[in-house]
Amino acid sequence: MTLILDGKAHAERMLAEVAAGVADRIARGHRPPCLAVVLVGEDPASHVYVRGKVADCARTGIRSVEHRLPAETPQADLEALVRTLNTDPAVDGILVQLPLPAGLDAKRVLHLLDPAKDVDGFHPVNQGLLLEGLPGLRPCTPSACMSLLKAHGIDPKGTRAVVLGRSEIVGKPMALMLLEAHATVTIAHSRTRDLPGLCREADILVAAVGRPGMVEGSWVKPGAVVIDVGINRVEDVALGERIFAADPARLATLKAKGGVLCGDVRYAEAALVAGAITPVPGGVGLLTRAGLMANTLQACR
Ligand SMILES: NC(=O)C1=CN([C@@H]2O[C@H](COP(=O)(O)OP(=O)(O)OC[C@H]3O[C@@H](n4cnc5c(N)ncnc54)[C@H](OP(=O)(O)O)[C@@H]3O)[C@@H](O)[C@H]2O)C=CC1
Ligand SMILES: Nc1nc(=O)c2c([nH]1)NC[C@@H]1CN(c3ccc(C(=O)N[C@@H](CCC(=O)O)C(=O)O)cc3)C=[N+]21
Repeated sequence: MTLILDGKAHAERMLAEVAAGVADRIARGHRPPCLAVVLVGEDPASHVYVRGKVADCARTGIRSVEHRLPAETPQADLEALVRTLNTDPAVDGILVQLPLPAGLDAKRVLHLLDPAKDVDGFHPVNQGLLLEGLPGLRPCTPSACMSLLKAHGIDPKGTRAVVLGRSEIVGKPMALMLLEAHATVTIAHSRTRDLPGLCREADILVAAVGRPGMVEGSWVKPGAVVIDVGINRVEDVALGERIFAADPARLATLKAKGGVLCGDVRYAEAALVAGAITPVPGGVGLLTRAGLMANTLQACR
C-alpha cells in the first residue's frame, strides 16, 4: 500500500504547535508575533497564497499586516518600505511575495532584509547558516518537506536522494537539508541528461521544477518516497489528456471547471509505484505556510 503523505493533517499539527507557542507568549505578557507581507502587483496565484498566509496568521494568533503595492512601484519605493519594516520594532517577520513584477530586482530587495526578520530564509546570511549547518531562519518549503519525512518516520540517512530543480528557494536548500540528514544527494536541472534514468535511482525523489506532470510513473523507483513541490495550474485540455491519462477524475474536473491544480509529478501513475507520495493540492504547499508561521514565531522569540 502506498503511504499518502498528507500535508493537511501535518500542517494542522504544526499550526496547533505555533498557536500554543503564541498563546504562551501572550500569557507571559508579551505582544503577539507580527508578520508583514509585501505583495507587489496583481499576480492571481500570489494573491491566493497571501490570502492563505493571512488565514494561517489568524489561526495561530499571529498579527499580520499586508502591504499591497501596484505593479508599477519603483524599485526605490519598494526598498524604502523594506527599510521601514526592518527598523519597525512592532514587526518580527517580513515576507516579500515572489515573483516580483518585471522590472523589479528581487535579489536586491531580499539582500536588504534584516536577516533576523527574514522568515522566508532567503537572505544570504540565512542561506550561509544553512550551508554551514548552523541554526537560523530556514526556507519554509524544504523545511516543510523535511518535517513531513520526519513525521512519517522516513530517515534520509544513507538513502540516494534526487532533487529536481536548483532554485535558491527550493531546490538548493532542499538538497542541503537532505545532505545534512546524511542522504547522498544529486541535484538535477534543465541541462541534466537522462532525467528518467537518474530519477529511477532515487530512494527519495523531490520534484521542484514547475512543469505539470513532468515526472511520469515510469521514472519512479518502486517503493521510493516522492515529494512533489510543484504547484501548477493546468487549463490546456490536450496537456491534461496526456498527463492525466491515469487520472480520469482529474481530467473530468479540468474539462468541467476549465482548470485544475497539479504538481510536477503524475500523481495517479506515480502512486502505483511509490512507497510514499505527497498529493497536490493538499501536500507541501499547506506545510510551507505552516512553516512560515513557525519561522515568524522563531523570529519573534
Ligand atoms: N509548495 C510550495 O510551497 C511551493 C511550490 N513552489 C512550486 O515549485 C515549483 C518550482 O519552484 P521554483 O524552485 O521557485 O522554480 P524556478 O523556476 O526558480 O526553478 C525551477 C528549476 O527547475 C529546473 N527545470 C526547469 N525545467 C526543467 C526540465 N524540463 N527538466 C529539468 N529541470 C527543469 C530549472 O532548471 P535551470 O536551473 O537549469 O533553469 C530550475 O532549476 C513551481 O511549480 C512552484 O510553483 C515553489 C515554492 C513553494
Ligand atoms: N516570498 C515567497 N515565499 C514563498 O513561500 C512563496 C513565494 N514567495 N512565492 C510563491 C511560492 C509558492 N508558495 C505556496 C504557498 C502555499 C501554497 C498552498 O497553500 N497550496 C495549497 C492550496 C493552493 C490553492 O488552492 O491554490 C495546496 O497545495 O494544497 C502553495 C504554494 C509559496 N511561495
